[in-house]
Amino acid sequence: MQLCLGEILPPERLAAIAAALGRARFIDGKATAGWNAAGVKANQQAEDPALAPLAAEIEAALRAHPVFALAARPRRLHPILFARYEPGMTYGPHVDDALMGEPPLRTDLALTLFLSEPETYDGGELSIDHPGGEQSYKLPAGAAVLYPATSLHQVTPVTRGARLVAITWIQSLIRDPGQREILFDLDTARRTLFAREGKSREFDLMSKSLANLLRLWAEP
Ligand SMILES: O=C(O)CCC(=O)C(=O)O
Ligand SMILES: [Fe+2]
Repeated sequence: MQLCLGEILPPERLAAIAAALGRARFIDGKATAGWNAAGVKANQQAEDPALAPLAAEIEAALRAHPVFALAARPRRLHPILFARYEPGMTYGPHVDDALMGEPPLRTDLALTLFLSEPETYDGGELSIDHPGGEQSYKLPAGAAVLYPATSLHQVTPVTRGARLVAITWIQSLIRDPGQREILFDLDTARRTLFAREGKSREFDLMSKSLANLLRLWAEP
């Protein structure tokens, strides 16, 4: 399941992050690519301790985002990375490492939070393979795309301006994407029913099923 998440951060916080990134030191992005991806990775990555509070703020905003919580069921988040793509930069087709860091985080899901408005740069689409073809994303600043880290994906070359993004990976409580989708649908339906009719016998039965499926499937 690929999902767009709107308004992770309000405009004034995006402006603060953009300003901090304007002052930050960036290094060659190949430093953090696995060997299979390093050959196609041509971007820059921020390496600046001054960004730590902003990374923490983004992580907190993600965790507080209701759709993110239901769709990802996060157990652990990889520390937020900030990347910059200037003209000529790109990240060719690759798959992300399955395990990252120490202790290893299993990358079930990947997330790109767009930090630049789409009209300020050309190119720089995040293009994700799925069984029906390819899906491309270039979202407004403050919006994010959440996608299975199991997919091949790429960032097309930037030809004008600068594309700034925050990136993270998620180890989910629910390893299996099909099970995660069932829980997402059931939880969404249950909440919609509650909003429409309040607490009912049907709502209680759906809540019971959701809780029992979590007991069966979750890896806490
Ligand atoms: O810049 C992006 O949107 C995604 C980057 C990416 O695929 C990665 O860092 O592994
Ligand atoms: Fe990637």
